[in-house]
Amino acid sequence: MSGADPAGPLGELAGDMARLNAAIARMGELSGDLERAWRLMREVPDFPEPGVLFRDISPVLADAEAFRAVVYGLARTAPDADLVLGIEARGFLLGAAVAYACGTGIVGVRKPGKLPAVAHRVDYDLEYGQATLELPEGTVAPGQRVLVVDDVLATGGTVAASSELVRQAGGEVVGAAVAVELAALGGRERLAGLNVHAVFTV
Ligand SMILES: O=P(O)(O)OC[C@H]1O[C@H](OP(=O)(O)OP(=O)(O)O)[C@H](O)[C@@H]1O
Ligand SMILES: Nc1ncnc2[nH]cnc12
Repeated sequence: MSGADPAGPLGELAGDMARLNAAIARMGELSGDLERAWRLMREVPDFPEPGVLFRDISPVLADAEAFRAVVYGLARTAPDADLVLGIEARGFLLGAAVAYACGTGIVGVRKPGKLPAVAHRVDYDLEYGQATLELPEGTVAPGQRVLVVDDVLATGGTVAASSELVRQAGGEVVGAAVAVELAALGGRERLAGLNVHAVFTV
């Protein structure tokens, strides 16, 4: 039996219009929630060291509507990804939710000394100091299309290092999605060639 509407083409059109109107209403709702997320973001001067204005998304994560809107904002970057990679530590919280929304698994890249089995390791520079990230063994498979998720894009070192870990494992980075981009720190320029999406840019 066909799925055609018994009322004919006009009935089908009415159905399409109803679905479109529902989608538009949903977008309006989400954009209100994004405004709420924007207002919930905290700025903490001189953390973790003097001169750094720290952008804290903890209150956004703690608010159901704001959290959902940010997660959907991130997930739309690469809905066809095979796998999501979340970066320690706040990238774990967002990454896991994005993976669930996209119907994929999640991999956490970690700071040194946390993983029992390390596939690859990359050292890099941060806005404040130096860091190392490690990819757990048995996670990214060759040819997999991976979306990298984090809370903040600053200098881009963390996303660049995570992307390098994916490539070392034979995966393809299909995009990087962050909740907040600190534009003045030039991360997007450093990541030239990568599809970078930020829900908010400051
Ligand atoms: O673009 P970049 O200059 O590399 O900086 C961005 C990274 O810095 C912060 O992580 P942090 O190292 O403070 O770790 P945390 O999430 O564990 O607090 C933030 O969560 C990003 O991962
Ligand atoms: N200013 C900042 N706020 C939050 N996370 C950061 N990571 C690097 N710089 C940051």
